[in-house]
Amino acid sequence: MKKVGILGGTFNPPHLGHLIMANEALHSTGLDEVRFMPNYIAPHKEVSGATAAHRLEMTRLAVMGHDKFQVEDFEIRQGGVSYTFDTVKKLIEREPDTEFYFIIGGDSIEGLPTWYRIDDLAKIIRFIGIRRPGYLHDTIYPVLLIDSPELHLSSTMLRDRVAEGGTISFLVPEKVEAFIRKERLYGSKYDD
Ligand SMILES: Nc1ncnc2c1ncn2[C@@H]1O[C@H](COP(=O)(O)OP(=O)(O)OP(=O)(O)O)[C@@H](O)[C@H]1O
Ligand SMILES: O=C(O)c1ccc[n+]([C@@H]2O[C@H](COP(=O)([O-])O)[C@@H](O)[C@H]2O)c1
Repeated sequence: MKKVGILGGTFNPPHLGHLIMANEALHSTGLDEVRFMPNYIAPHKEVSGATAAHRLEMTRLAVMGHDKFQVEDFEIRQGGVSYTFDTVKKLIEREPDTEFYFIIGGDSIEGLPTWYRIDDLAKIIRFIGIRRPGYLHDTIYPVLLIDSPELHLSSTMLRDRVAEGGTISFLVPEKVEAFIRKERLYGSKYDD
């Protein structure tokens, strides 16, 4: 059976933390591939500064050149609020011969009790957890917490940096940085 990790996110923008967590999950648990899946409407998050199409394109640019990283555009094509239970159920129906894992960071681990139909979701998918600075990683749900370097980096920090004209080099892939500049996302004031 093919083992596929889904890294669901808002990716506003995607950053090195996402690439590192995908790579660590891939190698620690013997996944065949990791699919980065941008949501359409994030269930628990206000999203501003970039459209769903921008976030999808930046996710494509972020994984470019990495053999085992793909982009899953299922939730963007589906539209509406992206509840993980609904998505995973449909992915399993679409690919019955694939074993799916859902990769989440520390903040998401703590948020699991608030997810839509979490008890049902926990029965149909396994979670792989990545530690994130500032979170306890305690949960009643079965999460396979893997050893990984912890990175104090978030999309929020990057959006703030761009708005203030600060540097985001080495924190996002070069192609993502170029896209943010070209599209003038996040109140970008760069003058090239
Ligand atoms: N530095 C990090 N360490 C561990 N997990 C992370 C890190 N950054 C993001 N994640 C995880 O990646 C998934 C997708 O994250 P998301 O796209 O919302 O990025 P974010 O940096 O948390 O965004 P924002 O700052 O806008 O809330 C979530 O499960 C989140 O917990
Ligand atoms: O299904 C839910 O209720 C739910 C609640 C919060 C987050 N999620 C999903 O978890 C992933 C990470 O969420 P976020 O908000 O950190 O980008 C992303 O795929 C979200 O759609 C899902």
